Formats: sequence, C-alpha cells, structure tokens
Amino acid sequence: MIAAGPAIELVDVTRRFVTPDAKVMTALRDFSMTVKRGEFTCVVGPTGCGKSTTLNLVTGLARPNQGDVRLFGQPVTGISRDIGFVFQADALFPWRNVLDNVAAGPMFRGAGKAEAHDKARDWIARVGLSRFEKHYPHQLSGGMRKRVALAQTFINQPKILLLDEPFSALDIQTRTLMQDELLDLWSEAGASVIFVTHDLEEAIALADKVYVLTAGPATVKAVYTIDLPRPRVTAEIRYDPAFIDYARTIWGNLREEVQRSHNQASAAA
Ligand SMILES: Nc1ncnc2c1ncn2[C@@H]1O[C@H](COP(=O)(O)OP(=O)(O)OP(=O)(O)O)[C@@H](O)[C@H]1O
Repeated sequence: MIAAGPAIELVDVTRRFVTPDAKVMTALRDFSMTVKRGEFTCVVGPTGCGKSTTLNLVTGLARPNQGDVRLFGQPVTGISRDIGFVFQADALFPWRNVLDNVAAGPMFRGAGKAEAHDKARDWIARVGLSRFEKHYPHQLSGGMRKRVALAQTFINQPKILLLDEPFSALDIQTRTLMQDELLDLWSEAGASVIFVTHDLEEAIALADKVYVLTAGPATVKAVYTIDLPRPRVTAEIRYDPAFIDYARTIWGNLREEVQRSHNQASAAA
C-alpha cells in the first residue's frame, strides 16, 4: 500500500441493497468521511442507519454503487492486510487457548511457531493476561475475551482499525476499563480508527472526531471535533464540563435522528 493521502476517505458514496422482497433500498447516500492518519473517529447514529455498511466499504467486503473509497490515497480493491477488526461478537477460536489465539495472526502471515508465540506472549502481557495464556475462551470472562481480541488484533500492527460496537456486550465497569485499554494501545500503535457505537458518551470519551449520521439512508449530519486533552481516563473525563457540553450539543443533534428512525420504523410496521 502506497502511503499518501489521509488514512481513510469515503467520497460521495452511495450503497444500495436489494431487499428479500426484491425492492432496492439505499443504505448510504452521498456519504463522505475523512480519517487522517492516527486519528480516532467515532460514528454514532440511529439503529440500522448504515454504520456497519460504512465499515464494510472500508474493508472492501462491500463495494459502493457510486463514489470512491480510498485508503492512503489508493482505491480499495480487495481486503487489505493493513486493516484490523474488533466486533461486538467474539472472533476468538474456541478450540485454541489464549496463546494460540493471539499467535494466529503472525502464524497466518508466515511467522514460525516459536516467533509467533514470543510475540503473542508480549501482547498477552500488555493486556494483563499472562497468567491465562493456557486458558480457552470459554474459561474467560467477557472482559478477558475482549482483551484477547485486542491483543489478537494489535499484534498484527494494523494501520487501520475498525471497531463495531466492540464493548457493547460488557458491563459498564468492564467497558470503561476496556475503553482505557484501547486508548493506551492505540496511542502506542498510532493506527487510524473508525469506532462505531450507539453510546454517545463512549464516542466523546474516545474520539478526536464524532460523526453523527442521519436515520437511513445514512448521510453525514454533523462532524464534531472533540478537543479534550489526552491521555484520557474515560471514567473521569465524563465529569469534565467541556465533555458535558459536547454531550449536550451532540445529543441535541442525534436525538432528532433517533426520533426520525423510530417514526420510520413505526410507519413501516
Ligand atoms: N447485505 C444486505 N442486504 C440487504 N440489506 C442490507 C444488507 N446489509 C445491510 N442492509 C440494510 O442496510 C441498512 C443499514 O444496515 P447497517 O447494518 O449498516 O446499519 P447499522 O447502523 O450498523 O445498524 P445497527 O445500529 O442496528 O448495528 C439496514 O436497513 C439493513 O437492513
């Protein structure tokens, strides 16, 4: 991949789907987004508006019907090895222990077992799970499994990191810890991030920029630059008056779309 231009660009993208009853529905319309190198971008919007579709376009799993998707200035032509993902559901191999789960990426990329295990031990230590490297996923808590997922992703040193509601299944305390963990790993790795969430406070706590999407078909309603100091402790920054101002302003904008989406769903029912 040639390193020129912003990390991620979607320019006037439209993406349509054919529904099971053979109608054409537009998921994204005239959608533009730019993520600079090393920037942490969060995307919020009403349920079903098109957030995951945006990520699929960045991965190359979905193609735009119109418009361009570029990574580092180059059109997306297929699935890139420079992209790491973390989803809401665990993507761990249930039959592999923690060490082998985390070592899977380097081994897939051609590293020998000893080298991959050495690297994996280092990442497992970084996420505080050294005592658990022989455990299998079903023997871990939800938060521990997320830590394994983060180690499994960061070990591949992705230039671009896509996260789709990664922490939404966790309890609130674990969630806050994982947000801090993610910020630590990101600030060291310098990856460019798109993080999709339903939780506006999570978005503000993490992001450099928050994109608010409209009810479907999704387009960008507003972009907010979050000028809060880093490093951030997510549980504490929520009490910062500037944070509260951002939350109030952005929620005012998002609420209209949530209401519109609700009305659309009621009308369709
Ligand atoms: N492969 C597909 N075929 C048909 N329709 C699809 C397909 N993928 C997504 N859609 C539709 O596109 C719209 C946007 O879906 P998407 O999953 O991107 O929304 P989302 O904002 O991520 O949803 P949520 O907030 O519930 O996670 C939805 O109406 C969905 O039903």
